[in-house]
Amino acid sequence: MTQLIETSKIKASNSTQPRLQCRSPPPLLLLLLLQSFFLISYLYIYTDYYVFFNHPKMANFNPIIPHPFSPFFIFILSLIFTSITMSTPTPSPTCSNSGPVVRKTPLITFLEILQQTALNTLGPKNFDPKLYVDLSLKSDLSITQNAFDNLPRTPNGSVSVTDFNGFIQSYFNGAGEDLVYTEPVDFVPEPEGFLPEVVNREVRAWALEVHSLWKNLSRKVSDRVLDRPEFHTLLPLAKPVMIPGSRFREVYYWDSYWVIRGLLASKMYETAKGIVTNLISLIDEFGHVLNGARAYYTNRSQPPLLSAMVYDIYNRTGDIDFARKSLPALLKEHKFWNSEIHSVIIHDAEGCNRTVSRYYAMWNKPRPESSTIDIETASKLMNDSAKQHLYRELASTAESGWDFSTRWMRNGSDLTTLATTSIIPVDLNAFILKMELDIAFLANVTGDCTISVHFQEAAQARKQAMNSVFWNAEMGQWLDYWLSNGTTCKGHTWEASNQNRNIFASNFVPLWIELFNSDCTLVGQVMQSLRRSGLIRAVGIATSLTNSGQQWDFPNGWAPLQHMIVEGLARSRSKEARSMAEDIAVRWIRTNYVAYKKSGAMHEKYDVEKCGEFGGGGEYIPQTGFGWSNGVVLAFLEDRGHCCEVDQNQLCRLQEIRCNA
Ligand SMILES: OC[C@H]1O[C@H](O[C@H]2O[C@H](CO)[C@@H](O)[C@H](O)[C@H]2O)[C@H](O)[C@@H](O)[C@@H]1O
Repeated sequence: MTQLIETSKIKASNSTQPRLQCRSPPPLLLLLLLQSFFLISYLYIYTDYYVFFNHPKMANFNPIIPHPFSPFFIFILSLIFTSITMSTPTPSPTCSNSGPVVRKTPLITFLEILQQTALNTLGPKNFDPKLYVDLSLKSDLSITQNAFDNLPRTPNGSVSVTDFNGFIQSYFNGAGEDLVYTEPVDFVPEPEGFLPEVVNREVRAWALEVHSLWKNLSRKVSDRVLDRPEFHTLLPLAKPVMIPGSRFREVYYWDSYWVIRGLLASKMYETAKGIVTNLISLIDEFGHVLNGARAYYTNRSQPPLLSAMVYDIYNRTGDIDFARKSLPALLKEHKFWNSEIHSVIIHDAEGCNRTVSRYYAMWNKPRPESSTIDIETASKLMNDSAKQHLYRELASTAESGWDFSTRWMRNGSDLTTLATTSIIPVDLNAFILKMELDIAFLANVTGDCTISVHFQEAAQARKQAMNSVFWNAEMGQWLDYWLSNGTTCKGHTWEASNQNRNIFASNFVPLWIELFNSDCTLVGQVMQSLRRSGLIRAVGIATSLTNSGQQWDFPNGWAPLQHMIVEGLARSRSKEARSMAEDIAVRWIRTNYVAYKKSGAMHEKYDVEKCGEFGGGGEYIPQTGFGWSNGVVLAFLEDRGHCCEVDQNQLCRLQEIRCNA
């Protein structure tokens, strides 16, 4: 018997959606009425036809065969109708294909025009559209616009390179100039207790170099932004930030988790807490953590890992005040990810309604930082509504952090077939499950028992949802779930064929969550599946098996994906899983090291087929710096030293780091 279980009867109820775990049974009276109606219809029609049977013309009429007037057929129809009525899930509140769109500032609108003019004037070679939306004004927008309108133009409207460059020089400060270098308050060249397991001199020297990169990436928002916020797309933040590096001149949401993991290894607790304080201030102002701290990123978030940041910092520092202060923001963020646009109800195979979340940007225009690219992509589409739909898909994919990948495309070679808002992603739901567990834990340690119990229940419900919507026992993986074509405005009834059986690293991300990695049998299954998946390559885990030219596909490997899978395996009690974790971590460290020695830099992504090579593809050139890569190397080295197990010859495995593993 299905039941309505509402878990929202406690104090924190206004911070979360009520969770309907199982479908509500239709009122008994209504069912009885329906059945009686069909029974009476059946008897009436049957009796009526019985008269006809005696008629010579009706001699061949069979009441059983599916003739449209057959009484048996009508009775079967009545059963089908009744069962459909019973099984239709509560319509999902996420019923809008259009959805919200946040306001764009006049500065962004102008900078997008500037970006297009720059492309027309300077040409596509080495062109990075983001540069133009990162410029800041020297004087009022109206003055700047006026000067722009008065630039000499040829009959076809183009501006000369000299005039364009002169205009940029006169009216703008350079991209990134509104963030100033600042030495982190807690940086010391070799912190006490730094990576105690790393004893090999060569590896240790490199780890200290990676540690010193925090100084290169540390920034503080210039006072100029506070004085004239309308001159900048950069958003003011109170505390210093760590940027990913290169074109990513501002703080990014999910990158910050691995930056923080590295900072904890570097013993830079104040800097780590400051990053969280900044992200919380974004929740206070916008209701969610932005993709990045820019006015053009307000329309979306990124994979939600704020609770994981708070949890790890609290566990390392024991700062209960920090945990207590963070909690209200986490509750607000949980609400955002369970809001109308992000939340979807799936009616599963056991007759239960499962509430899950998806990515959904509040935007239906070109992404300002890639406006020229998005306009070009959308030019293949015929009408405005199709274009708006594509723009929302592009921005929603950016919200996923996996921009771009065949994971979100109906046709892997055509970006216009992006369908991110119709996909329920495994990793997003794993992150929200972690958020629920973290909130339950933090509420418990800060003494709010009611919230803690509520979120334990929420976590249990999400775990069940993950099992029934995503888990595929035959494959030993969690698979993204595609909402059927054209059903995004109705409830969704789960169908096995809607699980995406293509292999992505994200299919293994739930392993990172304790609720899963503590289950030895499950870990065994997932580990076998990972081993057979084809994802584990010479120097790390590939993002997918498809070489599409998109950056979140083969042969690229990304630091966050290595880290979550390695940490999940390493935390399990299975010796085999731990040794697999060790093996992958060593491969990853090796390629990071060799690439660093070759190029003098840490990279945003790596080619997992070739040791010492960075990755490519996508819409911008490969970037260096790089926040999350540094963080993951330091976290790997901190966790168990990885590379420093001494072998028979008393030599560290990475003493001579080569690529011939
Ligand atoms: O400018 C294009 C896109 O750039 C960002 O995405 C990529 O870099 C981020 C920073 O390292 C990273 O968080 C993300 O996973 C990468 O795909 C940005 O986040 C996108 O919104 C933006 O459109």
